[in-house]
Amino acid sequence: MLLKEKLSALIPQEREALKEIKALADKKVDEVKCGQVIGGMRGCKVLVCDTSYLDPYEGIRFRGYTIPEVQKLLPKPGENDEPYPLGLWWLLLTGEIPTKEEVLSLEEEFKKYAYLPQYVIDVLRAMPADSHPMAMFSTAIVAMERESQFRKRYDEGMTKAEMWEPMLEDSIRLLARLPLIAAYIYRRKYKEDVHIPADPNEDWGGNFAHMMGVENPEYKNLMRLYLILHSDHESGNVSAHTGHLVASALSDVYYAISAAMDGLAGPLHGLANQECLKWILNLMDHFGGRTPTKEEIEKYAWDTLNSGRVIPGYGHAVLRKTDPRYTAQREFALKYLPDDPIFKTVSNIYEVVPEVLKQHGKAKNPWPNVDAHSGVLQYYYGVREFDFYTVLFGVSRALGITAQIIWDRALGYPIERPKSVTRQMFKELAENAE
Ligand SMILES: CC(=O)SCCNC(=O)CCNC(=O)[C@H](O)C(C)(C)COP(=O)(O)OP(=O)(O)OC[C@H]1O[C@@H](n2cnc3c(N)ncnc32)[C@H](O)[C@@H]1OP(=O)(O)O
Ligand SMILES: O=C([O-])CC(=O)C(=O)O
Repeated sequence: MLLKEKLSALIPQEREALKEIKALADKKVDEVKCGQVIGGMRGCKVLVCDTSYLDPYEGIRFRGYTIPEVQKLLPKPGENDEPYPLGLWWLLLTGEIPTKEEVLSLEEEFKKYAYLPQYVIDVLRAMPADSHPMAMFSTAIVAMERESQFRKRYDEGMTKAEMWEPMLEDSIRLLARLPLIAAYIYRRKYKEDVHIPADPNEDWGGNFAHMMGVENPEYKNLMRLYLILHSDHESGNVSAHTGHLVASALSDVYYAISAAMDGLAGPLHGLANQECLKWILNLMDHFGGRTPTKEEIEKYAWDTLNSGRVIPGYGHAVLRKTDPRYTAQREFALKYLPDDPIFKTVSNIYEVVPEVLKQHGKAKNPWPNVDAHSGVLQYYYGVREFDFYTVLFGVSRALGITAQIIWDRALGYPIERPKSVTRQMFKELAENAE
C-alpha cells in the first residue's frame, strides 16, 4: 500500500525529531492561571498535534495549508470542483499533497473493506427507532471492535514500535465503512428502511451522497467539501481530545472513535449544527415563514439570549474571527443557491448577530463558526432531518482523529493522565500564588 510505504519512511525520521523535544523536558513552556483551570483549560498549551493548527484569527490550516489552498491543490475526481476527501486524509497523515495516483490507491484500498457486516445491521436494528442517530452511529462503531487488528496484535505481544501499523489498518477498515453505516442509519430512520448499495465507480465522498439517496452532482461536491472542512481542528476540541485520550490507554480505533463521537454529539460541539438550523427555521416560522428583516432577527436574537440560551453556530473557544469553514460554505452557497430564502436568512443573521453578541458582552468571539452554515446547505439539497447532521460531521471528523492517533502510536506518546487536586487544595494554591 502506497500510504503505508510513505509512513514507514517518515516515521523513523519523526521519531528522531521527537528526541530533540524530549531533550528539552525540563524547559518551561507555559504558565497556567487559576481561571484557565477552572475555565475549561482554555488556552493552556498542553497538547501536541501535527495534523492541523488553529490560529485564532486565521482559522485552521491542515498541515500548513489553508482551506482555499487545500481546495486548489488536492486532486479532484474528474471535472468536479471539490477534491477527494481521502486526499485530505493522505495530507493529514503524511504532510504532503498526494498525487492523483496516490489518492486512487487509497480509494482502492478502502473499497476492499466497504461492506456492512450483518451483525452491525442487527445491532442497529435492535436499537429503538427513536434513538438519536449519533447514539446509533457510536454504537455501530464500538460494535465492530471485535474486528480490531490492533487488539489482536496487542494480545499476540506486538512491540510499541509496531503499534502504528494495526492502528492504520483498523483506521482504513473503519473509515471505509463509516459512510455505509451513516447512510444505513439515515435510510433506516427516515427513508422507509429502503437502502441503496454502494456504487463501485464513486469515490468515498461521492458514494456517501449516493448511498444517502441524493444523486445530484452538486450535492456530491458539497459532500466532498463538507468531509474535508469538518475533518480536523487540531487536538484540543472535545471530539479529537477524547479520541486521543481514549487511544492513549492503548484502546483501539473503534473504542477511540466511538467515544469521540459521543463528545461530538453535544450541543456545544458538533450537535450545534442541528441546533443552528433549528434556530434559523424557528426564527423564520416565527415571522410567518418569510425571510425576516434585520430588525426582526435582532429582536429574536435578544429573546434567545434573554431566555438564558446560547445562539448556536456563534462563538468559539479558540477562534476570534469568522471561521474560514463558514466562509468556504458561504462561497459554495453564493455559487449554487444565492437566492435560497434560508441562505438569505443565514446571511442576514451574519450581519446582525455578531453586533448583538458584542453588546451582550459575554461571548469572547461574536463571529460564526462552521455550524452556522452547514445545515442550510444540507436542507437545500433535501437532507432535512436535522438530527442526522452530526453524523455527517462524525464521518468527517473520524478522518482527522484517526490521523492523529495513528501518529500518537507512531511516536509512542504515553497514556494521558493530568493531575487533579481537591477544590480546597486548589483554592489554597491560587491564594498562595502570585
Ligand atoms: C464544531 C464546533 O464545536 S464549533 C462550536 C459549536 N457550538 C456552538 O455554536 C454553540 C454556541 N456557542 C457556545 O456555546 C460557545 O461559544 C462555545 C461552546 C463554542 C465556546 O465556549 P467558550 O469558550 O466557553 O466561550 P466564551 O469564553 O466566549 O464564553 C463566555 C460566555 O459567553 C457565552 N457565550 C459564548 N458563545 C455564546 C453564544 N453563541 N450565545 C450566547 N452566549 C454565548 C458563554 O455561554 C459564556 O457564558 P457564561 O459566562 O454565562 O458561562
Ligand atoms: O475547535 C473546537 O473547539 C471546536 C471546533 O470548531 C471543531 O472541533 O471543529
